[in-house]
Amino acid sequence: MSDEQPADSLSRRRFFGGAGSVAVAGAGGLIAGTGGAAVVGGALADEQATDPATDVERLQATSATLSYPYYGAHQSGIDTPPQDHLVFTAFDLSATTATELQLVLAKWSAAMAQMTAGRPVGKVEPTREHGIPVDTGEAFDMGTQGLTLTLGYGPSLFDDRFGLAKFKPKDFADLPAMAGEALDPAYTGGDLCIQACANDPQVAYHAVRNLARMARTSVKTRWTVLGFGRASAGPHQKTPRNLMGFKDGTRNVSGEADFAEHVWAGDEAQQPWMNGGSYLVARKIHMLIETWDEDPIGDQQSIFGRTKQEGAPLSGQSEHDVPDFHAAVAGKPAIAPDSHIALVAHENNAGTKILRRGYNFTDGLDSVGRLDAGLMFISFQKNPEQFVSLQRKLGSSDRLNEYIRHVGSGVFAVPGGLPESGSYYGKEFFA
Ligand SMILES: C=CC1=C(C)c2cc3[nH]c(cc4nc(cc5[nH]c(cc1n2)c(C)c5CCC(=O)O)C(CCC(=O)O)=C4C)c(C)c3C=C
Ligand SMILES: [Fe+2]
Repeated sequence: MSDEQPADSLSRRRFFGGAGSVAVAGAGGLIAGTGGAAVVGGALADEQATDPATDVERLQATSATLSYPYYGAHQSGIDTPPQDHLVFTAFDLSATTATELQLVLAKWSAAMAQMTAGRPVGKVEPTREHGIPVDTGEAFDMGTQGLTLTLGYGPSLFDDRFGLAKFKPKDFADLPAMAGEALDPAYTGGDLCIQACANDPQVAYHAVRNLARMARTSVKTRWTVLGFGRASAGPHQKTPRNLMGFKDGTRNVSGEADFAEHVWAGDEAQQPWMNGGSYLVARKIHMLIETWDEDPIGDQQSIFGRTKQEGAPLSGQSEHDVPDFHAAVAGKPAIAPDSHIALVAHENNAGTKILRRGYNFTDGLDSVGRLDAGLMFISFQKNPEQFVSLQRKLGSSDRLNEYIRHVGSGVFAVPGGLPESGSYYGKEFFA
């Protein structure tokens, strides 16, 4: 990491004219993911290391230099193989003019380019003794760690404050109230959101902290969730487990054709800036873990429609067996029709699919000493209606509802990626 090209020291003209340039850190092996090529330093898999100390050093180096392209047709952090950690933050704008908003988006675009390339957003150690560090410094020397930063706009951004109503995507609105919710306004909504994902939590936290700090006169943090142990799998990734102990992400959207059909927005948004974008739905879902932990295994498995250890559908043997929703055992459906997977499988929903990219979270203990933890559910889809139609079914019929509460919610329009250095998010709003 070097501290050249500080984002904050870019002139106002430079902010509006260019979002800084990215030099992708590291060189070496190339990992092919759905989300384009990731560059890593060192070719760990190719070389045989015998000394454990050397292995640790090599692993650290690999992680430190893993990076994903910042410029491209789509923002990274959507089809990027899920990293290990999440910091999700929704912001409210305290800005009162369109120019202030423009400055925030231009500054953020430049800073996001810097940080995803492993650089600080300004001087960590100013030369003048009374100089205030521009970058807070906690990610200095930590490298890229696969950091992706994904920006979204809430429906409220397009109200009458900034004159952006004509840029609102068709039918973009807050999610409707749905059965089984207990939403807390403290974890709901937001004018903007940033999804920061990285293989090191400090790198993700640093990114959001510095974005918030550089815009502190114009944005206020509304809510934030720290996620760990990704609860979804990308291609070639081992399926992780959620805090209920079940493999999560086994049957997820994958492959370019699926992304094109279900995830990437196109002309239907009737806004050119949404081409190649998507809609992010965030649901902070609290789990009643102590109650779940006392539920017998047979019931747990029947609730999800899958086995706990292997993650196999109850109609099959192995995790990746295709569920057979018509299979019967002793005259009864092998997968209960009100099980979680039966309710939301694309076979039973006119082909509807969503990309799940959630994380486990914990906030410690609640006010009466119970575990305060659950799933920070995040999904991407080309139309929020895909999520709504599935959640309506879950909200009314899912047997899992006895053990979960949706406490937070937000929907955000995620613009397509920036084409090149010189562009910034929202540029088309202010032409
Ligand atoms: C509205 C969308 C969904 C919400 C909300 C949701 C919450 C939720 N899910 C789990 C755990 C599992 N979900 C699984 C599969 C699955 N879930 C959804 C959608 C929502 N889940 C879909 C579309 C699917 C895929 C169904 C299929 O095609 O088979 C699974 C099984 C493994 C897997 O395929 O990922 C688990 C386990 C929890 C704990 C939860 C809320 C806390
Ligand atoms: Fe699910």
